[in-house]
Amino acid sequence: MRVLIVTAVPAERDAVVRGVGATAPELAELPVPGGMLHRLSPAPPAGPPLTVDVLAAGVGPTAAAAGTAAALTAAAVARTPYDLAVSAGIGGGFTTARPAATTPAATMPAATTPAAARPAAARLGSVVVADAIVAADLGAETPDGFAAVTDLGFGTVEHLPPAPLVAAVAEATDAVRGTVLTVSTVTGSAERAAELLRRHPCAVAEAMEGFGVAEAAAAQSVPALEVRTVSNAVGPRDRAAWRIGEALEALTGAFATIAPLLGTWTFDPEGTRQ
Ligand SMILES: O=C(O)c1cccc(C(=O)CC[C@H]2O[C@@H](n3cnc4c(=O)[nH]cnc43)[C@H](O)[C@@H]2O)c1
Repeated sequence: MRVLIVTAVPAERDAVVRGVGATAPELAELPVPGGMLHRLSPAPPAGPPLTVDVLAAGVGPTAAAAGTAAALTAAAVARTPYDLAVSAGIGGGFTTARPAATTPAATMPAATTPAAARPAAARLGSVVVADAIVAADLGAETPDGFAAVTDLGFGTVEHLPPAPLVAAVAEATDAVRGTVLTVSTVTGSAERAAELLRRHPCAVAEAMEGFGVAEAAAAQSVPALEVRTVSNAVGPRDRAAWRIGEALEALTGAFATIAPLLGTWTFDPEGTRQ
């Protein structure tokens, strides 16, 4: 089992390496075109050997896609392809409990909307696992509002991680599960946050790299996952309220849990455990 974990910045990479390294020391730093992989080989509880490579590829979807594509291609050419690509890092959380009116069950009276249909709030320090990785601003402004590229007849705006793996990782890390949006501009107002939730009622977090990692992975038929820990609330800009240190610590804790889990996983195209 070979896993590529892509972060934006070195601080996130180091937090992931510390977490994975809870069960294995770092083995090596290996150059790939345009970057440097940090390789670990945690002992899996059972099953085949596990190799985890962690790459800080830069901020934003384009840097993430370029770095992911380079690492995946280098591995494929060396005949040691990856089984899974993971976008990991800190992110903004939709931190307030969701009113029933913004959920998919909005047609139901609020009093009868099942709690299970409402996305849980992704509070500061919490772990988020994406069940959908969505490019939230890939499209066009039209007189009728934003149109996704898919509405214009081309491209892709969503990648779905393997559901059984999402469920297992979310359960193990006690994570909030939902759509994680990829944006090129960090949300800085309540109006923009509300607009994103109107368009993506199941959104639990936003970040800037997940869709880039997933798009590069999909191009090579590699499944993708996104794991975020919440450093700030999506909404009005408030730098004093950021909790980057806590989010990085939570990232380390999440990957200390996730690494042994990945060691027990063998992938088929549906991502089911075999
Ligand atoms: O200057 C600001 O107002 C601001 C607010 C939040 C984050 C930033 C960043 O430049 C960090 C970008 C970096 O971290 C991830 N991240 C963290 N929080 C968010 C967010 O609320 N929305 C989008 N991305 C976020 C992101 O994946 C980048 O790697 C600046």
